[in-house]
Amino acid sequence: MSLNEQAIRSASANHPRPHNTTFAYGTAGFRANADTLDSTMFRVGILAALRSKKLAGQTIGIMVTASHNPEQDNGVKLVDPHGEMLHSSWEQYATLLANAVSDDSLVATVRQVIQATGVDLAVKAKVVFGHDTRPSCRSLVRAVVDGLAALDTDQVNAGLVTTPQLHYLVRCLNTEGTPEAYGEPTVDGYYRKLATAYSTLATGRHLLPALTVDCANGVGAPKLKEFLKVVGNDLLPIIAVRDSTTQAGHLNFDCGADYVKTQQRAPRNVELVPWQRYASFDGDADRIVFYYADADGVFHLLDGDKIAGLVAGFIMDLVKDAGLDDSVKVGVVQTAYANGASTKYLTEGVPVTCVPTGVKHLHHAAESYDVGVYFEANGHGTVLFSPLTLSTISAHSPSSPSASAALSNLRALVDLINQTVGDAISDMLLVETILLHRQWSPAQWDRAYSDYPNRLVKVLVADRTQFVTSDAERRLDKPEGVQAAIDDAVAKVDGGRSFVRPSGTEDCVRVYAEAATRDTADELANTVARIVHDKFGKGPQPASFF
Ligand SMILES: CC(=O)N[C@H]1[C@@H](OP(=O)(O)O)O[C@H](CO)[C@@H](O)[C@@H]1O
Ligand SMILES: [Mg+2]
Repeated sequence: MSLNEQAIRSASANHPRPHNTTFAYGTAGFRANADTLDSTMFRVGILAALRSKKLAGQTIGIMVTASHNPEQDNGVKLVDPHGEMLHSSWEQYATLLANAVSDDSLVATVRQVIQATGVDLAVKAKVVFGHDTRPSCRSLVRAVVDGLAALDTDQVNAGLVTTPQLHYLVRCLNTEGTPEAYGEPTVDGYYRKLATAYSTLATGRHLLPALTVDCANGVGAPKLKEFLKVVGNDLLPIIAVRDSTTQAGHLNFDCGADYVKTQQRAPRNVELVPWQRYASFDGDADRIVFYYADADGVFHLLDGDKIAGLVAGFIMDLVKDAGLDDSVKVGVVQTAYANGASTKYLTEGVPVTCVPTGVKHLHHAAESYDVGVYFEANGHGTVLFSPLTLSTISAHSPSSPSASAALSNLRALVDLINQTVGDAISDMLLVETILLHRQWSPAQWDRAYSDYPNRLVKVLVADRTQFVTSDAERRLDKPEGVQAAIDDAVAKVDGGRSFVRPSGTEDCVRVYAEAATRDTADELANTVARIVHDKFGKGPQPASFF
């Protein structure tokens, strides 16, 4: 079969590329103001079709979302057949296609990608696509569909879904009818899988007070409600707030996981009742953080690091109680942004790996453990069970009634956890299950360790590509001399740690600092930010960086 150049050219004419904009497929795919993205979406449709053809017609996923970004932004992420992020070797092709200047050069670039990757055009492509609640999704999804149609692709329209639901669908569609079948490839199938697993784990336990969930006024709101109908309120008392998806400008505004984590405070106008549990999703429901207030009204965050500790400890206990601790080892994967206190706490009990920022790095590293727990501090993460571990768990015969109970809980956990990607709904159920089993309040969970005071700041620089890191982004190799200056600043501070890296999603450099006290952590962050700004900054130096 040959390439229908005319189909591409004429469809492309309806999706002209804006001038003076360069697109880059980064850590989180393409992300920009929605008004600039029509041509990019069209071209992503083409790329997904090519990727599917390259992978013998397996289904590829496209998710239209800009996650925690403001409502006027949008974006798109591609999902590979196993439900994981697009392989990084193809990101360059996404960028090339998005930047082709004319309809003709787009056709030429398509040809170039086909040649470079050895795509067989005779293979029929199949793609499933979905979107979040942003008003711009409607027309952007139409552009995606035009791109898919230009390559005569089989299409599955998943409609309004959370990002992790789309990842789940991709994996289900590609494993249907095989021994690795991941589940029924529908959103209802997703709800039933999670609800059945949660019921197994929660039935017969003494219920905890209701959990209040801030849905960021995003897709998590309708999807959580759909799930609650399936699981029933008896086992899972939840109060949903910030759950409006119809009011313009409300998405992620003063609420959501990113707001709560970066501002270290509750969503605006949510009064925290002391000692009660709260959680916040982000705009596409792939992240979650928990929090509570103490008797003095002081806010306490239970972020991705705290979730990782809670989950790793629980799974290790289950594995031991089931009599599997000789064959199944648990490991944890973090990034440099993990609080030093969490790393210290975890290292006492499990192997801990540190990898560069971005879920794909964590996911990949977690695959090398029997059970790999990975979380970014911002609340994005999940647990992966290796294929061998899954067979061990399913074949094991327990030696006592208590081992048998632990084993059936472990088996239910495997189904409860969305192993394709971090998932706010699935992670919420995981945390709720553990708190239910432990009968812990959020304060008891929080007791494992106390976070070191820390500060994350942005520095605007003229050229962030000058910043080159090593050692899982904990050291700066370039620009020369900067690391030595950071080392000097850190050495002067009790319990100090600081690192600098270029953001993969924003045009800035991030400075992270932690230290023994709030004041010294803030001071260290400012000192290191100044070191960067002095030589490489853009614009006047701010008096303080936060
Ligand atoms: C410090 C921080 O939170 N960085 C975030 C942010 O990446 P940056 O490369 O730092 O811009 O966005 C990523 C995608 O959502 C997320 O994976 C990551 O954790
Ligand atoms: Mg997100």
